[in-house]
Amino acid sequence: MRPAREYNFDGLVGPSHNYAGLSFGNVASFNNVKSASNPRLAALQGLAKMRALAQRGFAQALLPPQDRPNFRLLRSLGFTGSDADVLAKAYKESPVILACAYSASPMWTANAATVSPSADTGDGRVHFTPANLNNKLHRAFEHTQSARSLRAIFHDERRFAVHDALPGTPAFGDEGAANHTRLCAAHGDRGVEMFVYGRVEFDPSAPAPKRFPARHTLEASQAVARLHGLDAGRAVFIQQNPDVIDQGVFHNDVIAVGNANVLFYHEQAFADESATLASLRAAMAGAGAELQAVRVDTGAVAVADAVHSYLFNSQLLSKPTGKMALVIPQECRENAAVDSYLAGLVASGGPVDELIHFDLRQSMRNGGGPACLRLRVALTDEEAGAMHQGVVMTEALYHTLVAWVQKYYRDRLEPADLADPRLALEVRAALEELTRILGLPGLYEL
Ligand SMILES: N=C(N)NCCC[C@H](NC(=O)CCC(=O)O)C(=O)O
Repeated sequence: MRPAREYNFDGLVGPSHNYAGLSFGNVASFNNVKSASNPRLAALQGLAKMRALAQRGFAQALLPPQDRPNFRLLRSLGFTGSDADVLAKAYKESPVILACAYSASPMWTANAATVSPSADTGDGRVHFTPANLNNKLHRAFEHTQSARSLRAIFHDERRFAVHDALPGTPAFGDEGAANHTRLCAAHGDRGVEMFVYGRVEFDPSAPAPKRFPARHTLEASQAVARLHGLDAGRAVFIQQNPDVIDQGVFHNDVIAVGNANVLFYHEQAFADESATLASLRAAMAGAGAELQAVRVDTGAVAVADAVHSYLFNSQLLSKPTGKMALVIPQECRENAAVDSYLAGLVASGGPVDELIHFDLRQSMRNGGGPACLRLRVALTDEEAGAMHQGVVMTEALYHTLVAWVQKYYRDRLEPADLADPRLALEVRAALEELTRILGLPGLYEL
């Protein structure tokens, strides 16, 4: 085994963070449609989380926001003229398309890609497959910039492989790491990669949700495992419980989270709980690890409480003591059942002995908790040294980015503001400066 650390790459919230109600099946996004957002506060909340975790000694980096609005999308849909004309026409004819072009969603980097560390892959490189996110118009174009950003950061092809996204068709619906959990004894060891899917394209008799869409398919997960060269015995494919998708669990990371050998999950998370645990145990035994399952019963926390509090959209972080911290949104403290469950969890003598909570309200209102905001990349020291260093969170970078946010970000955005051509110019200026701050010239196809 080679020692490795897990880096969390948080999405830096962009200057046009807004609530457009675009994600059918995501309860928070739907409930907050068209309310006013505060992009400045959203970015500062995200930066505060990154800084606090970096200060605690956790390996922390960021992924930059994407350029907005997506003029290429608007022009491809027939809106013509100057940029200002395009915005005015789109706003008049189809405000929802304009909102899609302005979507805030790249901030949830758990959906940026699926990542397999070098200990797991056939060629010993770290593999990334950007997620096609093809279930939603507003997310279906993110993968181009996600691939571009990942290639800029992980540019050393001897150590890193950034694939293209899977074909953007329903058979290969891919939502990335939000439906992928790596279990292992230690981050540098060979691991077991657990892929959770919502439906099976080529087996219409397989269970599927009835009310809300299942965004991710088995076929997509299998393709990613092939691309990454994963060993068959150490890639496990698990069907999500369709009933919880229908209750607002649009990604597996809303109902389960894993870290090292611990899987923290709700009893209703999977279509077949005992078969899931059995296959994980068997695969982990092959990788020399033993699964520690922490099951939350419905009696302790109902699915609705898990969805509203985002209990499972937490980060489980390994501490040098051998114990783990659970990084939770403050909504968990405001939900009586979840709060009392968590008090018991920490007192139980189990793997989690600390809670770290953050105010991420601006992200939560769009259905994004602590775990949505980060992409995990386990890296050896050599790999960490080979990636672009300008995105690693430091005190200096934190202060520079806070000043940058204060300079460029508005503190209020309403749906009608998306038609304001000055907003597009402000975003452009902010991103141009960001490429200089991060040392990533040419990051955007501007
Ligand atoms: N669970 C994870 N990993 N990520 C959360 C993603 C939230 C995102 N929300 C949105 O896309 C809402 C955008 C809007 O409505 O304006 C989504 O539903 O895809």
